Amino acid sequence: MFGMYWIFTQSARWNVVFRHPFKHRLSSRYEDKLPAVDIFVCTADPILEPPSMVISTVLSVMSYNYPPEKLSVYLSDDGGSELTFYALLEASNFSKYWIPFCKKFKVEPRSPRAYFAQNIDMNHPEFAHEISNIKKLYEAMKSRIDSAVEKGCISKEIKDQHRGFAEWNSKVTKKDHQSIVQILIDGWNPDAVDIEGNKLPTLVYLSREKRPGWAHNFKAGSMNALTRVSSEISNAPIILNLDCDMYANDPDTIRDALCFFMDEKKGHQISYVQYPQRYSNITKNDIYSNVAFVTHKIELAGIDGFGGTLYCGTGCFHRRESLCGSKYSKDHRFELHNVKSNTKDKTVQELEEACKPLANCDYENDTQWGKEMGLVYGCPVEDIVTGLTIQCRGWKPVYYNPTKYAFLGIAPTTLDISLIQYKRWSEGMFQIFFSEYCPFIYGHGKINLGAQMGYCVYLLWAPVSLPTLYYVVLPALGLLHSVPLFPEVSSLWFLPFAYVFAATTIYSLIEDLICGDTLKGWWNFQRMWAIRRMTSFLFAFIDTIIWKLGLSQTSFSVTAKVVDDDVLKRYQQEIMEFGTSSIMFTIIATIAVLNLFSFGWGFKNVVFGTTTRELEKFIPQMTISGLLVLLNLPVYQAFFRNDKGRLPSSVVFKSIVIASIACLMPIY
Ligand SMILES: O=c1ccn([C@@H]2O[C@H](COP(=O)(O)OP(=O)(O)O[C@H]3O[C@H](CO)[C@@H](O)[C@H](O)[C@H]3O)[C@@H](O)[C@H]2O)c(=O)[nH]1
Ligand SMILES: [Mn+2]
Repeated sequence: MFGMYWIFTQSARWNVVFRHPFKHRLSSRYEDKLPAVDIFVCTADPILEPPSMVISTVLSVMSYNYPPEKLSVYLSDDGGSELTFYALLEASNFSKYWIPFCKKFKVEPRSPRAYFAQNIDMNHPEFAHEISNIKKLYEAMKSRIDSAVEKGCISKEIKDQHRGFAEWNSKVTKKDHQSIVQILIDGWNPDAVDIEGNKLPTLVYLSREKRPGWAHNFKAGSMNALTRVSSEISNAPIILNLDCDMYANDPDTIRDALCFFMDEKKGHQISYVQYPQRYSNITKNDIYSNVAFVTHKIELAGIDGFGGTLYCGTGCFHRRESLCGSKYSKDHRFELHNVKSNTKDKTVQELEEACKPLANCDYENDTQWGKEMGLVYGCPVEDIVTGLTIQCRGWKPVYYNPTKYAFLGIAPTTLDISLIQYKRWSEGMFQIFFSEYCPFIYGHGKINLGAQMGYCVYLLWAPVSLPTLYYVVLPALGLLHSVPLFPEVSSLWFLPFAYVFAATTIYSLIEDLICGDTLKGWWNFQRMWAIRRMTSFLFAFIDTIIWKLGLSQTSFSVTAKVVDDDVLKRYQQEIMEFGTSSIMFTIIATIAVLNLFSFGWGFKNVVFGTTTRELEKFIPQMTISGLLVLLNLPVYQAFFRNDKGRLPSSVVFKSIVIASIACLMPIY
């Protein structure tokens, strides 16, 4: 299985392409013809995704270096929360100060949260006064929002400030409410200007209708509602899609992306431009291995080489037509300037009313939405499967990995959250492999074989858990019961094992270091991959089988973007966080204990005399167990720590009991 999988991974290294746009040429040729751009930000829960973080993302994209009359920002709130609406209202006021400040002094990054979190020189010779003013405004706004979130409700005085709050009556809950559309800034209105008199981008709040008993299709559903509502308001030909934690780090990104779409020769075939998912909260050695250096630098660029760039759900510019289901054809040129003109004839209220039905539950009945149009429904990784369908309609997407990060999000800061995220991903991807969308069948004759294989590097994460489990359990058991599993070291048959092990390890180390990781980061990466494979991927494998048998339904657990200060501190010190007694932790601890026992036992036999010949038989197993013991050092430490992130004693107890039973079990 490892061998087969290795062949797939080679397809992602065969034809790596790196792309470089020339954005100064774009401005000199097309500045007047730049297309309008709609930006979608998705949020789902005011507790897991704090509104003050969400609006920082919104503000960062509102202040892009791009003509504001061509920019519209839409926030989709699946939490249906007046707290998020209130935060966005505050952001619409603050943007009148923030955008001119950013543009005038060219400050970066343009997410206020990220900007004020860095060390800024408050005595800057040119704009000391402005900085301290804007900082005061920001902090006042943030504390108003945070205290509203803490209270969990909005005061009457605030509610009187905007008619939009009238949508939240006592019956509105997260899972049961009407469509809410509020245009907070109508960019086409001449009065929508900042404090310096410059135009502001359009800003819209959307919370699609939710009713019990209806399938809402998670983020895919919210993206499709956004697509329809925005078509009524601004209908820009280019759509940028962001998760609520992914702020824009580079104010010129839109222009970079447009270079691909507006390229004279190849631009008309490009459906989307995907940026890598980068994080703002990574520590030096990346203890949970969130970054995936090699994936972003080599593998995704390698799959791009075969025209199979994966759509990763965030940090992606789409062409509206290809997202909405159009097929690419050589004869028809899709132009990029069809901005809505009738918007100006309607009042804001009329527009809002016209948008609401588009976000209703029943709108999609008997339509192709979720199938041929928009994001595809029914899969926890809606993004990957949607990207595949777009490619199979003849489009050629682009993967672009600039040196200056375009977007920065928040990576999971505990082991638990990270494993659950990987479980969702690996489960969703394995489901694709087993569904009508399996790249070898669905993509046959439509996309390159290299791209089909490249997809499988990710789609087959879940089944790779099986051989991994074999390698972390059986060699240890064999050692305990004196059952040799590999050829003797002196035998010629041992060579292939030694060669494959050494070659793949050294290759992975060099590749990772070249891509920018540290040595310790690579070591953490090995540990995290072992852990993911024996927990997240295993459960994903089992759940996919259950799903295939029709016994379960797709779910989506939103990744938390905030944790306690205590937990955060341990994350920054790169101490692994356990804390809860999840079954995944029991597996991790049991395997760690088992290998410790077997390595100890093997070591005892070496010291207290077996013959050299006997010993030779067990060197490979000793090596495997020994390496696993080294890899698991932080797990053993977690047995004995006294902070709240230690492994709970119940888990320690269970793991020792299970490992002991496994040791005592007779093997024949
Ligand atoms: O019912 C839902 C659930 C989630 N979201 C939003 O979807 C985004 C991604 O959710 P998150 O919990 O942060 O998931 P991640 O594991 O970080 O997401 C990665 O993987 C997902 C697919 O599993 C993709 O959709 C994401 O874009 C990609 O960043 C967030 O902005 C959420 O607010 C919704 O809008 N509605
Ligand atoms: Mn996320």
